[in-house]
Amino acid sequence: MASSVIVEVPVIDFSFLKDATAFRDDTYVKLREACEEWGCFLVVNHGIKEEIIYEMDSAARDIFRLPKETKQKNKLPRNEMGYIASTPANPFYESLGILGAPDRTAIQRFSDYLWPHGNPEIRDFYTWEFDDFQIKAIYAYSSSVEELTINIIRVILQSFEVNSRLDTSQFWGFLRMNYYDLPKNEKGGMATHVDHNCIGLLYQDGTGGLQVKSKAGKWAEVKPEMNSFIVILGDCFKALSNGRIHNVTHRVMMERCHDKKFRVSIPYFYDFSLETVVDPLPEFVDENHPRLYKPFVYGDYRNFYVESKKKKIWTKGDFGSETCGEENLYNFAGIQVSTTTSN
Ligand SMILES: O=C(O)CCC(=O)C(=O)O
Ligand SMILES: [Fe+2]
Repeated sequence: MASSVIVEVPVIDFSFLKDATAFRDDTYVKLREACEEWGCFLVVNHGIKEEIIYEMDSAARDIFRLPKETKQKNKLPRNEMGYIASTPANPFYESLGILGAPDRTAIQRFSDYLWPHGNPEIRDFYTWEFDDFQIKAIYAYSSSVEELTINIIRVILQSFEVNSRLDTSQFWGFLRMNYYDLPKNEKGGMATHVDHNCIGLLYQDGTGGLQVKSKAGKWAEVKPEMNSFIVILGDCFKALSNGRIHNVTHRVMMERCHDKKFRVSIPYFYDFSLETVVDPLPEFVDENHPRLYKPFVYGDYRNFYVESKKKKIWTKGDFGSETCGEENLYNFAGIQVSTTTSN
């Protein structure tokens, strides 16, 4: 395994989203290189207010403090999208998800499962139409990160001089909350994997532990920077870009060596609807760049991914072992490009 923490993840300043004069000549080049060589980058000056992030973070902590029986009510039809309880292989990890966020109905449904009789403890403080602080925080956060994600996709495509637009009506937001609760002297995390979706915008608290692998095979720690997000590009963006955009391998490795106990991370995934056909955008395919993937139905790929993951045997604490790697997309939809010349 490659040794870790010797390289820095690229940082992209997005202040030009609010102020066009802040656009730098090298922004597109830096962004394109980050997508091609890393499949991830840190987003700074993104314009999302600190309070929105802070309130989402504390809402997630409140929710994870609920009893397990309550959290289990967060059931979702899609595999792995509702409550994920800790397991013998990963005993200090739990996760909850809201498919469809920031859609209010989806968030309200999540709230109704968790608090079928409302949440009287905090209800009186707010007069907004949702009666819970947590729900208000989730709505504010997920609508802000959705807007930012759409902008980031647009700018990534511009950086590749691609004029095609992605049809955002094909997308679903999926807000996931990850919670790592480590007893003293224990190790915790998430095993090495690649995300199967298009793009994830991830907030992590100040604890640290997320690592990403560069295309050159070097692991880098994503240091928690105040007020930054990390963009993680997944298999579907790789397919859309005909292999140009890298699908970054990442993992979480934590050790509790001091009093800080919990780690919260909140990725917002921009996920295709299950029936969407994923096909490279036309600008990415030409004589010099032959098609690398067959068109595929996203839901079929998702099932393939989840099944491949189930087949991997993962032992406790081994966060370096891979659950779903870069080869997965190729195994499912890859076209063998002949390197031999025939006459
Ligand atoms: O907790 C983290 O920082 C990583 C989360 C992640 O990779 C995921 O949810 O897919
Ligand atoms: Fe991930």
